[in-house]
Amino acid sequence: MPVEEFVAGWISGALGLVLGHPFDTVKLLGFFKGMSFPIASIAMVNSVLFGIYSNTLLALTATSHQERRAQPPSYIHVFIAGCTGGFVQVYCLAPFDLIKVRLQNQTEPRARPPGSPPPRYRGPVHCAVSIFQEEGPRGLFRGAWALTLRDTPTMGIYFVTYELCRQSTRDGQDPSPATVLVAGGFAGISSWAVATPLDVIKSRLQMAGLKRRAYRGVLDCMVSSARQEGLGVFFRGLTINSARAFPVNAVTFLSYEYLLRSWG
Ligand SMILES: C[N+](C)(C)CCCC[C@H](N)C(=O)O
Repeated sequence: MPVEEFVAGWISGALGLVLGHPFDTVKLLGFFKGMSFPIASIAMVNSVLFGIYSNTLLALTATSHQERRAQPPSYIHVFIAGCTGGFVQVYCLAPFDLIKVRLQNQTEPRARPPGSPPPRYRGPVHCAVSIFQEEGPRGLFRGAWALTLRDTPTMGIYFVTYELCRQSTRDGQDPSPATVLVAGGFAGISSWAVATPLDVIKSRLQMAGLKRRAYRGVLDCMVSSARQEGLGVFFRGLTINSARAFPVNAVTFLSYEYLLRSWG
């Protein structure tokens, strides 16, 4: 199994994340505060995504990434490979995403009034250990089913949008940096736009372990959220997700393409 796509996915995920982090932490004090945990985790998740995507395409079309420049794969193959990558990366992403959501939801006031209780989780490792102890090993995968539903089809959309936008480049030629940036940016926006409703549900299920609010599952969470807050609840965060998605995925695809190209 070719491994360079895994390595390129690793590095490009980390680079994309550096750009996206300020959007992820708008609520916190320092923009780049607490970046080592997301870098290590998202880089690994992105490595799994791009590695599985590329190797699935290799299995489906019998072309390596170098050969695909001259013989672009069909959109249906790209979609299947994207969904496969999306499905597999969920099992790596789920615990990291849970920790991220739990930490981000403990919004800290700028100056904690004296005598107020300390935050529940002291950091990512303490958060993981506490979830393990309080909610059991399966607790670390809370929300994983919603994450699977969110990511499997939308990672297909992600790679199809990228390939569609790259089509302006003639077969056999390398796309220009501007084309890759725009294609990557639109891939991020289109996939996040479709993913947002399930992203809202996923985060609610991940937080449910802490609050007294219990849902019976994805459907129950959807129905009760819509009943209480209206259909608008499914579009919460759409603007920030899209604003973040463009630069993050533009840089992710640009660095991914250039790393693979420089390795031959
Ligand atoms: C599938 N879904 C839309 C959820 C994500 C697609 C883009 C993934 C990228 N690492 C990012 O953080 O933007």
